[in-house]
Amino acid sequence: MSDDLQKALAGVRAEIDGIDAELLNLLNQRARCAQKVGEIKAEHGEAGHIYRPEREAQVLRRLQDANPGPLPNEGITFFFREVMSACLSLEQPLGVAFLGPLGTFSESAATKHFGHAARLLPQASIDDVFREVESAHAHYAVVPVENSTEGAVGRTMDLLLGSSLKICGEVVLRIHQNLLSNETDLSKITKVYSHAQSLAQCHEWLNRVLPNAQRISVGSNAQAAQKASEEAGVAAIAGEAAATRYSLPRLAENIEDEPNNTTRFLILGKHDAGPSGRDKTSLIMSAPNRTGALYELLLPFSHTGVSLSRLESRPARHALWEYVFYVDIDGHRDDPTVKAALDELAGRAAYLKILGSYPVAVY
Ligand SMILES: O=C(O)C(=O)C[C@]1(C(=O)O)C=C[C@@H](O)C=C1
Repeated sequence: MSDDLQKALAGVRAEIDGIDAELLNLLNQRARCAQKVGEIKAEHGEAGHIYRPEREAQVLRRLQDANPGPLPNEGITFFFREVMSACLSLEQPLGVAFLGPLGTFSESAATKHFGHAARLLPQASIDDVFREVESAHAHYAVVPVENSTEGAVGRTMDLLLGSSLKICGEVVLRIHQNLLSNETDLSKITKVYSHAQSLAQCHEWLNRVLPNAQRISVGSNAQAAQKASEEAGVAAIAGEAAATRYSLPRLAENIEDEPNNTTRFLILGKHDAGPSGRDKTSLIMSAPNRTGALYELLLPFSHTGVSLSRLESRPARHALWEYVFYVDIDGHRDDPTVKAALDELAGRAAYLKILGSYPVAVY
């Protein structure tokens, strides 16, 4: 390094050192405030209810609105999520169950939402993820609920119907699929392993690039990556987390057919969330089995001006050709208009279950 360069860098680096020292002080000051918040919650009998998704969403939105740059909002959000994750873990270390093994998109969603201080508890099935929280072995669950290409995740929807858990948050994850293999030449690939949904998301790419490779569906993308790391002539379709976990090179990147491929995950716990200012409410309803019944179930929303952001039907398992409807509406169940819509709906629906109100995902 030339003397000039060294001198020029030394000045700015000294400035950075000073700022880091200030940041360190401020971060620890913030952590002490979070500890105090924890003590106050405990004094008020809320020791088991430390995580507050509505407050976290408000903090992140406020910082995004105030961000003067040059750091992008995405980076600010990532950083402050980690700060809150570390502060929260001083109040109460959180256990978060998700569909394992490590290396799945569910792991990425869990880390994106709860940060790196949370204890990750990978489970063998979505049923087990629900059970871990219901039996209090984990504080929260992260479960996939819909993909922009493949639609609803049926098992999650069915389990929501019978579970006592509440939805307290959502995470939206852009899904980038990669072809991972130790092979360096596409012509050597004879088998492609992945989860059925991921194979479907890359269907056209596989037809075009690897038309003769056998497609084999396995329990998870991470399991597929493990196979690709052990066998010759094998590739896996999986995300970043699996590539890192199994040290697999990417033979092709971003191979999903739909460039906006996105999965929405729900956060489940024993409570839903308080109002954050920008919220959603999810519910399940069923109509009496007669003409015009669904239309009548939708009337309370138009009467009150409450918007529906999602309407999905699933077979009601107890009766042939009867359906339950999964609905997401804008607003919190404590908002007066939402409350009025839900009160009217309760009088019309054959069955109504409020799954919870929670902050709209902060990106
Ligand atoms: O404000 C609170 O209730 C806190 O516990 C503090 C804090 C934070 O670090 O800002 C940490 C965890 C909660 O989920 C929300 C916010």
